Amino acid sequence: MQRLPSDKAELLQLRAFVTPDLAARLIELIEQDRRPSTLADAGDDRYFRTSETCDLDAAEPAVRSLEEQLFALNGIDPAHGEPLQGQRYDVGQEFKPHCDYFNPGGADWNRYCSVAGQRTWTFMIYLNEVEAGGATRFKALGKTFQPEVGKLLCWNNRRPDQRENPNTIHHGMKVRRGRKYVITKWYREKPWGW
Ligand SMILES: O=C(O)CCC(=O)C(=O)O
Ligand SMILES: [Fe+2]
Repeated sequence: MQRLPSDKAELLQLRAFVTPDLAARLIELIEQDRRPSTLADAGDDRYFRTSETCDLDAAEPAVRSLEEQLFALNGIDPAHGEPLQGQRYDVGQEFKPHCDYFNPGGADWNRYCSVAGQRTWTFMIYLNEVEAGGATRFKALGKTFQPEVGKLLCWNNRRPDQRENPNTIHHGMKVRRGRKYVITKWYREKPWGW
């Protein structure tokens, strides 16, 4: 894996983590089951995350394969993982700058973190190439990642002292042409309980 040379955040990428065949199958599953995205702590901004979301069925063979690959790579206890989520962005859709961790003391803190605790690592996989736009920008890190079939991006949402790391704030930028599909896996401090 390639690690971003920065002491501001722990972030790594791995190209071709997922084969084009598996990526294509995962796109099919997202297409079958998408719904408008909802968001914790979103306030009134309906445009904050304008993509469509899909909770992937853990029993699907493609979803199982991906889970196995993730575990082989990161060794994180699968019990700490949230269910895999698929995301589809059409032209003009985006996910505005945000952090993946929950704001301690925020309105949704109790609801989302009382059992499983805070989010720790994010693993995100791009499933396709986007004709224009759709990159993921980490402003504080001065880095923008382009979608590429099967490319994995992962980062630790915490600092070495275990507190939340605001340098991980990122922006799923607007798709300008084409469509964008990604899969996200979030891990928690404690077992997720499902
Ligand atoms: O689509 C992207 O580039 C970012 C997605 C994201 O940040 C998320 O799902 O939390
Ligand atoms: Fe995110």
